[in-house]
Amino acid sequence: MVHIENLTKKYGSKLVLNIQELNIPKGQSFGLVGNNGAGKTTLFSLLLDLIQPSTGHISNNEVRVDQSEEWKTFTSSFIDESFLIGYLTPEEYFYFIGELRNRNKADVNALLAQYKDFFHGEILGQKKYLRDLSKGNQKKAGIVASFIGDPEVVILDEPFANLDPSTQIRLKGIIKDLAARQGVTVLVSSHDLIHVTEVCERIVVLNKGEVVKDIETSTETLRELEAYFSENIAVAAASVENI
Ligand SMILES: Nc1ncnc2c1ncn2[C@@H]1O[C@H](COP(=O)(O)OP(=O)(O)OP(=O)(O)O)[C@@H](O)[C@H]1O
Repeated sequence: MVHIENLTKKYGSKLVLNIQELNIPKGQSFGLVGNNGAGKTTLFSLLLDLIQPSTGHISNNEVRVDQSEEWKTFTSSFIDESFLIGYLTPEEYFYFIGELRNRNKADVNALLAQYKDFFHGEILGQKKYLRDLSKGNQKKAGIVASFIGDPEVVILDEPFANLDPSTQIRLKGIIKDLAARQGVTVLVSSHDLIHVTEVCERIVVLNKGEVVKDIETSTETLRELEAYFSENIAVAAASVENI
């Protein structure tokens, strides 16, 4: 579904992303982890054509994302609150996204009804603008908005951050269901190794812009990731001592 080839991104002389090749098949729940600055958001921003690659390209369902707008009909995303429109209520925003994706109010209402538990009574009917919702509730609205229009690819940047534990648990179920039962390709970045190993069938670790691990999730994965990140701390501490 998603094909990445010879992809690099430089800011000035600093190389922040360097991926030779990466393929994400249709219906895969794909987790991206890495420390701060590893390049996760950069990769998602390139996937969404929000920034231009320095070299290489990304194809989404055979469509070069930097050459055509076609991928936008089957791809959606929530990266951060800049995706929201602060002066709209959640309902107004959902219907607006529905119009963009050729879904009428009834279609949108039917979808929203499926997320009643996830909203936990804090999103719909509140007569509040999106800008006045808490960070977590803004995130809930943005995530559900990304499901409008039956997208084939959903990209979520740190979806678990700022959510309360009950909502995190609900979200894990939602993401698993999207990939396993509905065949949606779901790309998720997270700093939470437990959530990402529970939800994703494949996990890629980025370090300084490079893929350093590409793991099919198993019962050993959480331990493997924890060992990797602990080792990273030891290496960083040793290099500080040597200065
Ligand atoms: N507009 C920019 N100009 C210069 N450098 C940038 C710019 N955007 C990102 N970077 C750099 O690119 C690198 C990768 O950043 P990115 O935001 O992709 O990391 P990340 O893995 O998402 O980090 P985090 O976990 O902190 O969100 C960082 O070193 C960051 O400082």
